[in-house]
Amino acid sequence: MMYIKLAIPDVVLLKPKVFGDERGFFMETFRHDDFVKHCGNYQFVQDNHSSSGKGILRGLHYQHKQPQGKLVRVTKGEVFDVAVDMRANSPTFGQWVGEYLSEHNKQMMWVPPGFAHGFYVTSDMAEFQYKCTDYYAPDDEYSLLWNDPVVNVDWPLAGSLPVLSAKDTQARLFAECPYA
Ligand SMILES: Cc1cn([C@H]2C[C@H](O)[C@@H](COP(=O)(O)OP(=O)(O)O[C@H]3O[C@@H](C)C(=O)[C@@H](O)[C@H]3O)O2)c(=O)[nH]c1=O
Repeated sequence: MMYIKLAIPDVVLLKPKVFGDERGFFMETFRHDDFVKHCGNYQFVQDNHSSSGKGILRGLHYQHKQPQGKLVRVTKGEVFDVAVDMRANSPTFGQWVGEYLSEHNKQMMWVPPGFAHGFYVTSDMAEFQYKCTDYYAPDDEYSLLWNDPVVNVDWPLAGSLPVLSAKDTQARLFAECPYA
């Protein structure tokens, strides 16, 4: 596994070593010892899996008092995955990074606690799986508006507007969000 720090260096792109043979492929998707060395001493307590159609955008979500770090990957299809730094004392506060994650590149992204996270589905559908460092706490959850003009994420939209959940259409502007 290669661990590559992104422009916001606390966000890490993980490139697994893939062993292909006549049966298919094998790869390690998580090793605690390497993860701790490259990303920090976190423990994961919850695993999630979602499926979404083309043009769906989920996010940008974060928990404020019980922040979740997320190790995310795609097992079918492709998404553009985004992390926004919500840590007020960070030199990269309000900045974002994004990477394509797909069943083909098999990349994963480490989104630390204190970041808002979301993704946009660029393939016909996408299966998205992730590990979390804290439990889901709906009363503590916030949604940062996907197209907030200050954060200004450059989503690779395919012409039309993305499809959002009812919750995400009611998301907050960055200026109105509680910060970590
Ligand atoms: C996230 C989550 C949702 N749920 C339930 C609540 C709701 O009825 C249903 C769908 O929830 P949501 O609409 O919040 O699902 P979704 O929009 O996929 O939310 C997720 O988005 C991505 C971008 C993230 O980063 C995640 O942390 C999470 O916020 O699933 C749980 O039971 N546990 C969970 O951990």
